[in-house]
Amino acid sequence: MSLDADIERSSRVATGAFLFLADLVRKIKIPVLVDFIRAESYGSGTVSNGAPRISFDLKIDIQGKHVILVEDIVDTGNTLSCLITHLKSKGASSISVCTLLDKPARRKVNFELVGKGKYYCGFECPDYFVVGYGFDLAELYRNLPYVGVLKPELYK
Ligand SMILES: O=P(O)(O)OC[C@H]1O[C@H](OP(=O)(O)OP(=O)(O)O)[C@H](O)[C@@H]1O
Ligand code: HPA
Repeated sequence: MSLDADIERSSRVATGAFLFLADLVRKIKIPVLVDFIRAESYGSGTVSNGAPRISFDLKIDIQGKHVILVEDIVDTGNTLSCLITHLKSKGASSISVCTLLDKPARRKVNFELVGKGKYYCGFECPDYFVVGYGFDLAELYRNLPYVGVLKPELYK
């Protein structure tokens, strides 16, 4: 696939985690494959519908591979649980998770790592809806160069 096509493909899956991944992957000094998957459940609101839909899938075969799933935030846990189940069904040897933020106060669904997978978390996030640095509300605010708390009056 050409570079142009890869960039076009990436822009179609430009979710919150994409910005985090861009920073993260440049720190990895061993050979690594990068692919994209998209699950959506927030639509245009601040509440998950509880049933993430995989709207864009991997192109790389991950059978027998060690996978690190890079997320921007783990909130209810619905998305992560759905993605881990999906990646496990594709035969990954291990599945680790690396998330920028974790909002444990809102957890509804637990998830299990696969094989010797580990859980890496940048920061624990208080129970606020955050925007910026890739985080959106109805696709807005992703471009802010910081993570900010959305004023409740803007969405209540
Ligand atoms: O733990 P959960 O409650 O499932 O929430 C976490 C998910 O919510 C956001 O995705 P969203 O559905 O908003 O799509 P996006 O990645 O395009 O922003 C975020 O990127 C996580 O994937
Ligand atoms: O706080 C959040 N902000 C943006 N997207 C999200 N998806 C889950 N939680 C959040």
